Amino acid sequence: MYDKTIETLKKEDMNLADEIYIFDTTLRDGEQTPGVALTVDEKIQIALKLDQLGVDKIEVGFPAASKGELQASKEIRALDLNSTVVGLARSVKDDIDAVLDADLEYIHTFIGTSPLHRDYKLKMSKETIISTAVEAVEYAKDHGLTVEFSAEDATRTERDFLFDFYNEVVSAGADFIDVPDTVGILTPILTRELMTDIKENFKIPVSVHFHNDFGLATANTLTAIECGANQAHVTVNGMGERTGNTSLEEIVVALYSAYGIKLNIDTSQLYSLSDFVGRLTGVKMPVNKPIVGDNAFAHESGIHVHGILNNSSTYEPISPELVGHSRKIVLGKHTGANALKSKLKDYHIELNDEQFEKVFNQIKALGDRGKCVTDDDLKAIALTELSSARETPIKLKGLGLLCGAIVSPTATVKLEIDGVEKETSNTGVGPVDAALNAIRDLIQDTMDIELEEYNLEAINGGTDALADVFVISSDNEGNKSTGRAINEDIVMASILAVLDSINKLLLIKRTQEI
Ligand SMILES: CC(=O)SCCNC(=O)CCNC(=O)[C@H](O)C(C)(C)COP(=O)(O)OP(=O)(O)OC[C@H]1O[C@@H](n2cnc3c(N)ncnc32)[C@H](O)[C@@H]1OP(=O)(O)O
Repeated sequence: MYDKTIETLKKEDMNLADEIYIFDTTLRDGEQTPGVALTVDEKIQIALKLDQLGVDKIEVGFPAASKGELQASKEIRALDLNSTVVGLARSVKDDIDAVLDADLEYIHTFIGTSPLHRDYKLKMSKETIISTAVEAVEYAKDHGLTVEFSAEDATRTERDFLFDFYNEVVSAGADFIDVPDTVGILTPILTRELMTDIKENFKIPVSVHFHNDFGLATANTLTAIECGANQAHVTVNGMGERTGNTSLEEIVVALYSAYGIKLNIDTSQLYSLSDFVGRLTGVKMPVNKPIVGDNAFAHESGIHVHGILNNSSTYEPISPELVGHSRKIVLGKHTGANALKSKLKDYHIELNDEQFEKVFNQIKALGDRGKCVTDDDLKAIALTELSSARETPIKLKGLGLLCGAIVSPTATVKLEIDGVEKETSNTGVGPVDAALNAIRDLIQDTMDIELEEYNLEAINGGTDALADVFVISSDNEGNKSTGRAINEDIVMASILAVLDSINKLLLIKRTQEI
């Protein structure tokens, strides 16, 4: 074990708060993801799941924004959740009244403090900014609300003014001050400096609300927590304006596994919550999204899979079960024999050494062509290999095709039937049809077959995909049999699948005759 873990460093180097609160704003800032709009019912469903997960606070919306926002806030509040229900408001009386109308007890109110926000957006002097904020806090407090105050764009605000501002809202009664990094410009070292300064100067709980414009929201939030932040604003899947907010799942898991901090969160629900929110909002996570992405616990490289099969910790920092996810072994160009063996074992497919080699080589060859192999592909390839090993009365010995715009598609097929070679040609609407007609001619003395179903699927997509053909054939005595073959050539796959089914029918027929 690496001996300088955060656990051993934290006492001397960190200023961790006794308790760290998770303030989830998926339903407010998360919903501000461009293109996302949730119905009242969807908000309720997500709030219930967040409550089950165990977050401390759920910011359910902006009650003044619309009737639906007010209704959702009201209905979620009426659920009497364990999590505290929070509503957002500008420093405006009507907005605060909307939070009160929703019966909420906790308000998150804000005003821009940076020169950019003061001069270009609000067009207010520093004094007006402070007096507007103070009035809002006093009004909210007079109405019994717990108040969390955000200095919007705090990280681009002059430090002196920021501290004057926080001092005034704290004196007016704010219960929490929030530090938003509104356009995500912080880095860990800047966060450390800012947070240390804030914690030295303010004794009330401090919250951080960080954006992910440079991909640093999680790192910055963790740094703020190391420096004493009492609360982290987060969203499921890191949803939010532009590139999003600090991700709930990343913070919770990092605090647990790297810092040994166990919050009141049931981590085993993280993956299903992420999936649920992804489906309701239509915002799908990239496969490499930490913790909840499809590849978070997926392995392809032979060396990694070999390690994982012996001890999953070799290549996984946490177990997928911790977050309700699952491990996936993916086959492809980088696959090793151990991975393939383990997959085949999972599917109870036993191959001899020669068959194994052939399947292994096919997977590598597919990988070299830029493809990866799904579990279904593997099963099809392995089962085809198995069935091709059976003793077959009819064998394909040759195939010639003539196709084009001005000729009838013609196929010449050579078969060995019970040891005797026969060859014929026939035409059809296309090369597959022509080849199947030729086969029918060649076997007519042996048996009469009908092709009942023909199904062609491309494995892996692309013009160089493997063709996977599945057929059902019947004979004139009512016997039916399936056939399947995989080949790079559609005609070959079709012929081999049909011959597979014919061979099975022939074996059935001969067994019945004994
Ligand atoms: C940090 C954040 O993410 S803030 C939250 C952002 N979320 C949203 O904006 C979603 C919900 N918003 C809305 O539905 C609407 O913007 C509303 C209902 C809030 C306001 O709508 P409108 O009255 O039409 O104003 P509009 O959105 O065009 O402009 C915002 C107004 O609020 C003012 N304002 C912005 N922030 C604040 C604030 N914190 N305190 C007081 N006033 C503010 C602006 O100066 C502007 O005022 P103006 O119209 O007098 O110039």
